Amino acid sequence: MLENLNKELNKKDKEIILSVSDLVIKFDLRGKDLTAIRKISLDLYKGENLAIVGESGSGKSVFTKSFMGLLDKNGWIDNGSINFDNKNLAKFETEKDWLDVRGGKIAMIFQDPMTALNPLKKIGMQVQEAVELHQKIKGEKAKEITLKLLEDVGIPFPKKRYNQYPHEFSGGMRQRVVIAIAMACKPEVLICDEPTTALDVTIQAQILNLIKDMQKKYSLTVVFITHDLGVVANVADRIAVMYAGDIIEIGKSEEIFYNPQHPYTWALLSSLPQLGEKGEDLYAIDGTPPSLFKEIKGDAFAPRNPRALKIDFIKRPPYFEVSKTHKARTWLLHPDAPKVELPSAIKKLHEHFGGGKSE
Ligand SMILES: Nc1ncnc2c1ncn2[C@@H]1O[C@H](COP(=O)(O)OP(=O)(O)OP(=O)(O)O)[C@@H](O)[C@H]1O
Repeated sequence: MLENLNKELNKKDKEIILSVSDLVIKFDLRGKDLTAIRKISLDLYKGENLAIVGESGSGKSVFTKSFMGLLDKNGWIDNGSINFDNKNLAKFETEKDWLDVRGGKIAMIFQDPMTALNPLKKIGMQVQEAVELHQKIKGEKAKEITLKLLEDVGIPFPKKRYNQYPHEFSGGMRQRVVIAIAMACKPEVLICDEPTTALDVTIQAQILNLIKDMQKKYSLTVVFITHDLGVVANVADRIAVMYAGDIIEIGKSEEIFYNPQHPYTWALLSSLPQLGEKGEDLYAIDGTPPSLFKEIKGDAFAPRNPRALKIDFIKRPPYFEVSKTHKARTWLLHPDAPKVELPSAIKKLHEHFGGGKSE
């Protein structure tokens, strides 16, 4: 499955659709600066599905909200650029600057579909308003497109559903409506922030499939945010692992699953419930992430890493290249680093998923 996805990705021309360089985002919290994003650089490829994975508070939402000018009022871009459509989004200042991009070229869906829906308005009208606004079409033609969109996102009996209100829809169906609204804007990039976290497992799988279908059908670029690596195994072409406001490892899905390099990625993978033996307690990562109010020295994960080296507490590791498509910020990849034994769960992972070493 993953192999096929990656072959497909290799075939594609790797055109960069959005490029982030040295991005730093800060918040003012009662007069003190909190650094939520610590100098991230990332290229997003056209048509790919990039998953951003990390614990709560690692900066996944803040990072991607900055692509749409949706940072809270006490937050700002302190350094760096976000290049998209020949513009530097980091320099946008007014709401007018964002008109074209937000909801148009870049759209976002969230965990709770109700945040995007008006409980007092019929579903059909909510989708149709987006069609009218972004496609500049009115009346019957807009309604036709709306009904087709509802059908496309898997809502049965669209004519009947058009006249219903959000409370008449299940959680999964509401998320489908939100996806229809996003697609009505014909976005180039769709950011999905934990879109399936509030749904039960079977519905989760259906929504993941729907996002995959939309990605193919509309040549969408998808950024999929989740705290659960298990969710992305079958949807993501690439995975970026975030910790304390930084991407500490990035690679193709199979590289992250079969040849992970950063001890934090090991820890995340080790806590996958799929790997637990019957009756065994689920692995939990000891300790807590560092305070973002202070400057972080060295590898931010070092205090929680039983395999940390001395240098991990002193100097921030650079990225070391594992392959052309895979890099990780860990001193363990330095040629002089001692060889450490992989955690047992990671060895089991190889057995479980049957993967081999990546290039
Ligand atoms: N308005 C704000 N003011 C102060 N700090 C903020 C604000 N918004 C976010 N932060 C901080 O920025 C950091 C990153 O938050 P973010 O929501 O991006 O994390 P996340 O990885 O998406 O986690 P979650 O899954 O819980 O949303 C956190 O420490 C958070 O407390």
